[in-house]
Amino acid sequence: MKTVIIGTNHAGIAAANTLLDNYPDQEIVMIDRNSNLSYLGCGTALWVGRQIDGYEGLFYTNEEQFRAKGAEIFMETEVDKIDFDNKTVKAKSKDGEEFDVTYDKLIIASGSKPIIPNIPGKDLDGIHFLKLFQEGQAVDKDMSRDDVKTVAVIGAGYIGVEIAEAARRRGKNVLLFDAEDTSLASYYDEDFTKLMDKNLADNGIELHFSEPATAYEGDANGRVNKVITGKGTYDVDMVINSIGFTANADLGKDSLDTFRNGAYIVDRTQKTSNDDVYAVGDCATIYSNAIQDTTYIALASNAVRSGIVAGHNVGGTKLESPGVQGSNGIDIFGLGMVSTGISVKAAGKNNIEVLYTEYEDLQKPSFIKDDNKLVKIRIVYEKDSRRIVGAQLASREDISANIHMFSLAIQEKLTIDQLQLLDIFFLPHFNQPYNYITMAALKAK
Ligand SMILES: Cc1cc2nc3c(=O)[nH]c(=O)nc-3n(C[C@H](O)[C@H](O)[C@H](O)COP(=O)(O)OP(=O)(O)OC[C@H]3O[C@@H](n4cnc5c(N)ncnc54)[C@H](O)[C@@H]3O)c2cc1C
Ligand SMILES: NC(=O)c1ccc[n+]([C@@H]2O[C@H](COP(=O)([O-])OP(=O)(O)OC[C@H]3O[C@@H](n4cnc5c(N)ncnc54)[C@H](O)[C@@H]3O)[C@@H](O)[C@H]2O)c1
Repeated sequence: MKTVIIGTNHAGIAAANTLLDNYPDQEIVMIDRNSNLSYLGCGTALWVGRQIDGYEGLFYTNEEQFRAKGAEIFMETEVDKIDFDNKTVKAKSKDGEEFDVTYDKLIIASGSKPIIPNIPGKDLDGIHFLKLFQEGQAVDKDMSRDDVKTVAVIGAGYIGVEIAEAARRRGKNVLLFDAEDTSLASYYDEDFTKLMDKNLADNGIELHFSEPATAYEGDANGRVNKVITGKGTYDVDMVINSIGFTANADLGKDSLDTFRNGAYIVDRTQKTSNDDVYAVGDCATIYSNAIQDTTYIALASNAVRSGIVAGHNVGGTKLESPGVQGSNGIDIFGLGMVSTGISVKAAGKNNIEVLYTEYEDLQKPSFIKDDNKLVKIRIVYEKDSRRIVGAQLASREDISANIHMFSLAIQEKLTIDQLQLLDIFFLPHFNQPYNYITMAALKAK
């Protein structure tokens, strides 16, 4: 059996390793247009903000490791067409050599691409995106220029907030713009986003919310020097666009069923509408247990899991994904926030009628004087069924591991009432006897 994998980043790597490690008879061909693989974009802001020594540790594998396992791997090679009828991939190397590769099964792991704001001035120098390692390098280089004093970040989602922090840590004036009236609007409700907005402002970031950029202007050398919005014109020396990702799924758009954003629609085994073609990671849809429907969530964690699922199914072991909750987290200037499932706001957008319960308390009993910070929790549940559909936590303590339990609760359709008397251990070094999870659940109407 010969399997071709297009795209060798997180999803493609997970699929390849699953096949190579478990199904020795498989012939694996991996193709990627990039010169590197396994880059953890999540580390870009840490590196650019000088919170880690450099970028070297942000790669967790390389092409030699796949060759050693027996795969054939072509880097800097672009697939420009797939002939689904003849089960053939048409590729072109960076030297212009064109060649065909046939397959029995195909796994498309072509990922996502940043959404480009289609506004005047978008092609000026000094305007960046942050997806590839090379784009991180370009941002880092530009930020090292002495004449770059003011950085505009367009989009205050996860990438925008993280790179705004990094730019501030590099001593820049930072202007953060978003079309919504808060940061992180798609992940948290207002009570939580307000905490992050204050945190950003307290650390010197100038917030411009409900203020999308409408144009960029440049100097005589064609380098951006102004951001224009409906509310004003701002002098800037550099722009970073981070207004979201969309699926990179052009290769199969005329042959495979696609979602409203173009992602390949897949079933729980990652199979597309073609029996011999699987799609994984950011180029594919995913099943959300919170909304109980197919959706699109671009995360490395989902990419890895979907790659494992596809690998086993292609290898011959039937394995269905349990679906996801879109669990995510962020840590900015010491404020940590984690969420899973849907917020009250997102429930409204999905026409799901919900209630919520919340609680705020110190992590540990008040007699613990050191490292004892406030924790804020909100649990969102469906009004009629009382099924838990989301949770959000914020603290300056590391409370991140709590979110995994809520992820499992959503996956397993537990109700808010089942949480009330859940056995949660107590030790003052860690937590309180009247735990904030228990207290929030007991307060639920
Ligand atoms: C700055 C940043 C920070 C992030 N932080 C986090 C985080 O903290 N946590 C988290 O879970 N997620 C995070 N993400 C999201 C995460 O990186 C993506 O969800 C993940 O990369 C998706 O993996 P993927 O393999 O599906 O796709 P991609 O990483 O997009 O990889 C797709 C691969 O396909 C190749 N390819 C595409 N088209 C072709 C073609 N025609 N021919 C050959 N090769 C092709 C590309 O070169 C690429 O290597 C972050 C992303 C960024 C950019
Ligand atoms: N910590 C993490 O888990 C992490 C970190 C980085 C990226 N990621 C993932 O990578 C993907 C891409 O991240 P992202 O930050 O680009 O997307 P995002 O969806 O997190 O945020 C995009 C932001 O841009 C705003 N926006 C949209 N159009 C706009 C416009 N025209 N003008 C101004 N603002 C506009 C949105 O309101 C939103 O706040 C996401 O799926 C994200 O979850 C995750």
